[in-house]
Amino acid sequence: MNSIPNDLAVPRMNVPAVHGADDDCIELRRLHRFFGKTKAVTDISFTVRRGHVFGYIGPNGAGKTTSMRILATLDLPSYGDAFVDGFSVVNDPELVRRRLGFMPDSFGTYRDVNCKEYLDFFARAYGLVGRERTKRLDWVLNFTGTEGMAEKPIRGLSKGMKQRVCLGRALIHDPAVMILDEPAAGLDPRARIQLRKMIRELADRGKTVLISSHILTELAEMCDSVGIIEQGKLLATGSVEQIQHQRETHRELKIRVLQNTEAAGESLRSIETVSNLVVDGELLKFEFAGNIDAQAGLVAHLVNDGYAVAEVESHKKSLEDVFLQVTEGLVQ
Ligand SMILES: Nc1ncnc2c1ncn2[C@@H]1O[C@H](COP(=O)(O)OP(=O)(O)OP(=O)(O)O)[C@@H](O)[C@H]1O
Repeated sequence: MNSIPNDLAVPRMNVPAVHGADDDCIELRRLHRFFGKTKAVTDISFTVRRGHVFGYIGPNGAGKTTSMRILATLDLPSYGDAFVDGFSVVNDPELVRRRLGFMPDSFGTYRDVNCKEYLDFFARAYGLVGRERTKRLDWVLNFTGTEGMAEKPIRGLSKGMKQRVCLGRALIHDPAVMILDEPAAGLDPRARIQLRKMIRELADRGKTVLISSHILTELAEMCDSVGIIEQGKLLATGSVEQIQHQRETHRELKIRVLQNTEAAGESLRSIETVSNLVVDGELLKFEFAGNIDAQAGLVAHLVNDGYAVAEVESHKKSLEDVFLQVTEGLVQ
């Protein structure tokens, strides 16, 4: 499992902590992973608090799977370290594995195995025995809503059901931390909602969840915080609101001025935060690089100069626009 990459370029040990609080359950500390000349992950650091859901968001090839595989002890960093419940993936991979459930982005093929046999296999692999194993299996089948499928062969299940069984496999040893690599990919809207509910419930039960996706809006509702990654670099972290607020400095404004609209436009053109202004009948349309207080100041400026401001329409950026603004769509 934990094969050491043969292209480790720089030492990994004893990386000084850059964050760290007692209730941080996942920490990436200056994580790097290079594949030859490809810098899949470059100097990524963040922490996830116990019981929180962290959304790891980025376009294809951003480095999400690479970092998640390192957390799951399936790969090693070229430099830096990652910690699960305080244990290093480099120095204590066995202890990390006991505390972590990993749901990969592909299920694999299992011929002639039914759901219960599949989950039972992993329960045994984690050393669960006797009544403890039976109880855990029943709990997982119940939680993931797969009891009705228990005796059915996995290969005949729908994508949604396979994802549930895969989540069950990651949960079978009752780990503190769940790493879910694009679990919603290929699911229909109903299955996505059900998956979202399950993940939220896991966090409410105290599990810490790191979940990846290409799409910010898909995760926004269920995540306590998110990290946006592109070309191996972490571009932004924080709550969705914080990231949205930080990036919301550009808004599109439309102001209706009843008379002397051209002159009002001229007066706005001299303001540094106003750009691309056009006059369209009574409407002034422009981009404004300022927050809501600055917007109020702009309107007051027009009114003080004697212009009859009748309407103000402001278009904030949608989450999707914010995401597109943060990432440039660079794929490596
Ligand atoms: N084993 C490997 N050998 C060589 N290059 C690799 C390997 N694994 C990943 N890469 C490269 O590292 C970069 C990051 O890939 P990664 O799979 O981590 O991205 P991702 O964000 O998970 O993308 P996706 O959303 O498409 O799954 C890509 O350029 C990829 O081609």
